Amino acid sequence: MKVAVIGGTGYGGVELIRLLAHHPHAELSAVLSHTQSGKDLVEVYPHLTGIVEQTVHALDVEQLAETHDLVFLATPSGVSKDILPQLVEKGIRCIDLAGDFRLKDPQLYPQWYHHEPASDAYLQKAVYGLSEIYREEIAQAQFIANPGCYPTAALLGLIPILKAGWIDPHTVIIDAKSGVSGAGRKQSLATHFSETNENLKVYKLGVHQHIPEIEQILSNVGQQEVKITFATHLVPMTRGIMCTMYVQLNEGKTTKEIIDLYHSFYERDAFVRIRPEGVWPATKEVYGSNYCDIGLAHDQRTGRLVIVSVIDNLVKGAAGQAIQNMNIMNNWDETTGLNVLPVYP
Ligand SMILES: NC(=O)C1=CN([C@@H]2O[C@H](COP(=O)(O)OP(=O)(O)OC[C@H]3O[C@@H](n4cnc5c(N)ncnc54)[C@H](OP(=O)(O)O)[C@@H]3O)[C@@H](O)[C@H]2O)C=CC1
Ligand SMILES: CC(=O)N[C@@H](CCC(=O)OP(=O)(O)O)C(=O)O
Repeated sequence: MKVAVIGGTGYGGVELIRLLAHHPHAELSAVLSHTQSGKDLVEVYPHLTGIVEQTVHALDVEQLAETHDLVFLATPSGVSKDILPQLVEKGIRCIDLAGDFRLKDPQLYPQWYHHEPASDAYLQKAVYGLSEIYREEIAQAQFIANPGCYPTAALLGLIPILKAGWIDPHTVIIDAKSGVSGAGRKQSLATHFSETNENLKVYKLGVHQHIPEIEQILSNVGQQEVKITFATHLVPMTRGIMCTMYVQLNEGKTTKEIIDLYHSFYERDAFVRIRPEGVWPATKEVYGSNYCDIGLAHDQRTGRLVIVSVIDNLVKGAAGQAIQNMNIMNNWDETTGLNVLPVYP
């Protein structure tokens, strides 16, 4: 199957290119960008020398649609909302790594993303690509809104206990931390070396664009309106997200019962690993891989459950989950091309 990556010169795009190189059924046949057309991809990314030989092209929707079966869009927020519908109308399946189609309510876009929404018909038609939770819908989808990096870690950690009805859904606090690659390759003051090195910063507190995304899915799963407290931090490391989450338990479950619940919830899911009691996951334990690792403990003194969920933001939080969704859409084994061990140390 021929696939293309729009935004292939960015971090999400180059991670797609890395994973596609291991994929037996998908062939990368075009890489597109905004400002770098005409260059060889190896000029932009010399580590691909002798492995991926591609010239970077500018977007030509007609040509792309004629020669490709599926297109990944790894473009900044607000770009895919205009491009994806043109491709879908030509019968091309698409997977969008940006947030342009994740929210169902168009009115949320000006407030949280500071741009106009995609057309309402497309917002309603989009399938949210949280692979483990929406597998059946993904299998039938024409296009996928791939989840945000923080929402992937937070939702996989929260959904089993919320669905079981064991927590008070009005008490969710998500303390989230990300490596700097989460902000993409483009230069910015916030991600400048001397601003991030030996520093720990809170950012977008109360205004982060992933708040409505997480609330939309939790409300849907919990069948009542859920509001969260969400605090994002930038950590001086390249890859990785950790969400440490606190929720009030409404039943006296032990840590063992909660861990058993998570094991049975994710028993068919190759990419979600639950730590035993007393063991907590670390970002390095999923580095470069598509795993989401989760640790749990009931703090008996306060009645609160602590959930720790880690992912690699560029893999399970972006390109890896996008490939997982491509596999589901094509009825291929979900792990195809994703059987890479975490890089450790
Ligand atoms: N980084 C991460 O961990 C995650 C990112 N995402 C989302 O994925 C998307 C890509 O992020 P990321 O890779 O980090 O971003 P980068 O800034 O690293 O890359 C953006 C890419 O988009 C291209 N681009 C920019 N504008 C246009 C345009 N108008 N038309 C076509 N291509 C364009 C850029 O091309 P050029 O090089 O020419 O400028 C570049 O290839 C974003 O929406 C982001 O929110 C989602 C989950 C995690
Ligand atoms: C560290 C860092 O800056 N991370 C980004 C992640 C953005 C992202 O990938 O989200 P969307 O796809 O929803 O735009 C942020 O917090 O905004």
